[in-house]
Amino acid sequence: MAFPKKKLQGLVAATITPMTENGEINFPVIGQYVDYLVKEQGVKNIFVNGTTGEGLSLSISERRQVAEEWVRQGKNKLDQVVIHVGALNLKESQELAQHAAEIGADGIAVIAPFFFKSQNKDALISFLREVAAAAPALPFYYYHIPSLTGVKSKSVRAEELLDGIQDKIPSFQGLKFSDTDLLDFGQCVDQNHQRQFALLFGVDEQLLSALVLGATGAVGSTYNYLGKKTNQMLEAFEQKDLASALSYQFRIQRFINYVIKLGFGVSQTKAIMTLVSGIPMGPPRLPLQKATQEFTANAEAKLKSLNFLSFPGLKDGNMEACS
Ligand SMILES: CC(=O)N[C@H](C=O)[C@@H](O)[C@H](O)[C@H](O)CO
Ligand SMILES: CC(=O)C(=O)O
Repeated sequence: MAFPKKKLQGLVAATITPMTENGEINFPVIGQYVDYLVKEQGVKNIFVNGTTGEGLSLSISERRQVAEEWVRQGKNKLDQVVIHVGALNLKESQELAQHAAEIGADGIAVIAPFFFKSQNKDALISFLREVAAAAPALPFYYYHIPSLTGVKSKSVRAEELLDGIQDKIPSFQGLKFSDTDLLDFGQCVDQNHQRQFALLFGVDEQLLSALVLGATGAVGSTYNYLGKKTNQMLEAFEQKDLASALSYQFRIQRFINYVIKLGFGVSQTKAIMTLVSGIPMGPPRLPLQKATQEFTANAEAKLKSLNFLSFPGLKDGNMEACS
């Protein structure tokens, strides 16, 4: 099957779903959010309704509306909008896949179902194939995140799943790999001879290692607010300036390592993004709980000490305008 679309590459922000204090989706800020990603972070691809977007905590109707709004607001501004349509049941996943096609999304991604879990790759591929078939013209990405789905990376290795996958899923276009098993990831790259697939890495604090192995891009939560810094790392890497790339990666690691120790997840991502972008992301939805004020204060201090908090409208290195 021919896919005229250009390959998904570079940074992809896993979007947050902004919410009001009452826990409803805050649709009106999505337009601003798109502008922020493009102008302030240099990020032009998004991954909607995934982990960071609390996709699995939204109703099907909300997921449809959120997808529609990102596609609408991203028109002529974003390069690609990928919608995560994974669900615990095939029917809902297919409905969301078909909907993504109808609204003109650029791709769909699916996680492994995680209540009844697939015991081997063939069961998983059969599920993925049925979802993909509901939107056969849309590029399809498998979203590998064993730490959250509980589908053990030992029973379903991405590298094995990839082998001959296009025979089974003709619209298969790549992988979002959110795991620290770099042997598995490396072997995905190794067999991608024709470079036909987008192999997107999803552990932001280890991105440089994945680039060395041949990642073609990255999807992550931190690209919402560290997109610009991470793009600098990508540029240094492309220019084969490994020393600078490493220094960017270490600075990013210092921040992520710090917040991981404090307890880091989607709630904390919402708090950090609110702080850095000035756009209110609101609280997460239950069962997640809002980040504490103490967390936010500590994260802010760390961002400042690493010089990661620039004020909107002020360019890096133009801080004298503040005084
Ligand atoms: C588990 C999870 O949410 N992973 C995200 C993407 O897959 C990452 O972007 C992490 O948030 C990031 O690497 C920080 O650990
Ligand atoms: C990080 C990511 O890709 C997600 O939130 O789904």
